[in-house]
Amino acid sequence: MSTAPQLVVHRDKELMAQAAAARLITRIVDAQASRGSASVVLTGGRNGNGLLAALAAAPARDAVDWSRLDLWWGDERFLPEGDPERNVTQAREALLDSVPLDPKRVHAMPASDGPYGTDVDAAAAAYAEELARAAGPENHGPVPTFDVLMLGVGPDTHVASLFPELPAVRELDRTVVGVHGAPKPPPTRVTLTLPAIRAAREVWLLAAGEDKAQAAAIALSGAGEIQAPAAGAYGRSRTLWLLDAAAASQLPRSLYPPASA
Ligand SMILES: O=C(O)[C@H](O)[C@@H](O)[C@H](O)[C@H](O)COP(=O)(O)O
Repeated sequence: MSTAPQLVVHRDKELMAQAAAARLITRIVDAQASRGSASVVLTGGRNGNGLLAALAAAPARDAVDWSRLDLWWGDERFLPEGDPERNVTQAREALLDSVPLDPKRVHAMPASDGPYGTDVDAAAAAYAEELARAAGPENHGPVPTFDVLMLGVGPDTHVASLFPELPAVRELDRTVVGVHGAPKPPPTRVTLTLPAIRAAREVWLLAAGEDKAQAAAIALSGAGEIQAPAAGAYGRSRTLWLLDAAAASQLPRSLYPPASA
């Protein structure tokens, strides 16, 4: 069942990153207090990395027990290990290298020079198996119930590597697929599918800048998920759009500012 999106609009992207980092710390600490550990799905892009950098700079980061945190990725550019364009490389630089994570709990997506070589479909299947192994009986299917899953939003409304009209966004059975011919380079990628995204308790969509205004307006105005993948990204208990004022500038007035304002 889809949860109606809630919108939080910040003055600018720096404030958005800081507020989202504070929100993420709270969610992780709360999940660790109630369930013993937390699981978070990271996203690439400027906003995802900006949030990680803000988290690295936040004094409250020490409230997190980093050894009891599972990190997963929503998508990955299928490139060699250590490539600066890989989402995991950028996340390591922004935050992961500076906190005491348990390496066994850092679930990077396979690289193109890893055990599956250049077979992106085999790499995707292996990541699906890794997710299935991590899912327990209390979960709702072959993926863990992630506490927070974050997604950047592209100007074309793509999320993860689910691009409008491409086969990956139509996938309803598998939880992870290989992407061939993505319109944004590199063309070969690994991505969670919409059913895997929708297993998360909370899905947060991050959008900042004028070039995201149209995408946000389309996705939040009832568009279909095949044409506007961001419209199909929602969480089991919460769907949160975190925007800056520029990205919110084309939203219908019924959504923002709120009708009661
Ligand atoms: O895999 C990629 O090519 C990007 O990471 C991409 O999916 C990104 O997440 C969005 O386009 C949002 O980007 P920004 O956060 O940079 O606006």
